[in-house]
Amino acid sequence: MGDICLNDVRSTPRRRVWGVSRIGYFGPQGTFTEQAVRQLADPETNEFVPFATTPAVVAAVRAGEVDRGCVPVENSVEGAVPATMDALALGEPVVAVAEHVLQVEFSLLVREGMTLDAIRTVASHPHGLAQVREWLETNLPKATAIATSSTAAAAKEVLAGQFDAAVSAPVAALHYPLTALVTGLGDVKDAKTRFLLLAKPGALPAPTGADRTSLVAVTPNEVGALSNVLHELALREINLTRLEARPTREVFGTYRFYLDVEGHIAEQRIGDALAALHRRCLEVRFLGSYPRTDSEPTVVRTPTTDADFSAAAEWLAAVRRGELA
Ligand SMILES: O=C(O)C(=O)C[C@]1(C(=O)O)C=C[C@@H](O)C=C1
Repeated sequence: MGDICLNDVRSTPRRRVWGVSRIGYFGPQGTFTEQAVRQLADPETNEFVPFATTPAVVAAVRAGEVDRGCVPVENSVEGAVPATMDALALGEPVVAVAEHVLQVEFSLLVREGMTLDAIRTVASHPHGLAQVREWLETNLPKATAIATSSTAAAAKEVLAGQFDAAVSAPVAALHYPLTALVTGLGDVKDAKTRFLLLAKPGALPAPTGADRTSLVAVTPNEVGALSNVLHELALREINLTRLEARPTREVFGTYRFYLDVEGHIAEQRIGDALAALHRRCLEVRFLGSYPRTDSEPTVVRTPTTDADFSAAAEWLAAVRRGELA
């Protein structure tokens, strides 16, 4: 296991003090989400509370049972985490106040004495299994893959004797006395998972100049509806960083679109675009404006800087007052 500890990730730690005490996370102990939350918030001043599913984390935030909740939202190999997406779009609103991107690499955890040849069942979260599919086919062709609620739940169940091996986060071996038979697993090198820290709607995080805004939009079922949404962003020079669709669960063939864009709702161009989407869409849900993990400053080009918007608003007001021809 080397010197892996709970806070050991390869990205630069950007841990912040939130001044809150209880933070829920997708558990149990030993998940990647626990690693992420320990990067986001100080374990000395916060209590971390595990929940068995991501909707349970979101529900605890809504109920005020925890002050914040940390959930996985997307993986660079397997894509969106559907349970998180649905929990964010439906029910009482919650908003993201921070994000964290974690490098993802798996260990194959077994009980002492287990050998590769003897493994018949291998368990993990579906996203975990998907990220080692090729390795399993080549190295454990006789093993049946079993989906568990999380990578750490798989380790727990291996310890209980239910399955032979777990595809887990390396840190799971610190919580459950298991042996890492293979480390550094992952069909795709440099895989990453992005996590969100959620809160009840309230004061927004201040703009940093390197922010992301997330939202959900339901477009009318008509020609060009999605193209109009994208056009509202493009004409304000807003960079789209993610676009996902999930069924509305109402009429077959209708979708909710999840959009992530660079920028903060406090910026004129972002506020203006969101107001335009509100006019064009059947439903728009704001999911938060928060600092980006990569801290890459957003380049805002003319004519969409806040100064451009102010100058245009002043000009318009003057024309309306009859002061300019
Ligand atoms: O099961 C865990 O350890 C999680 O934190 C969930 C999760 C995911 O949902 O993608 C997080 C990172 C890995 O990609 C695999 C599983």
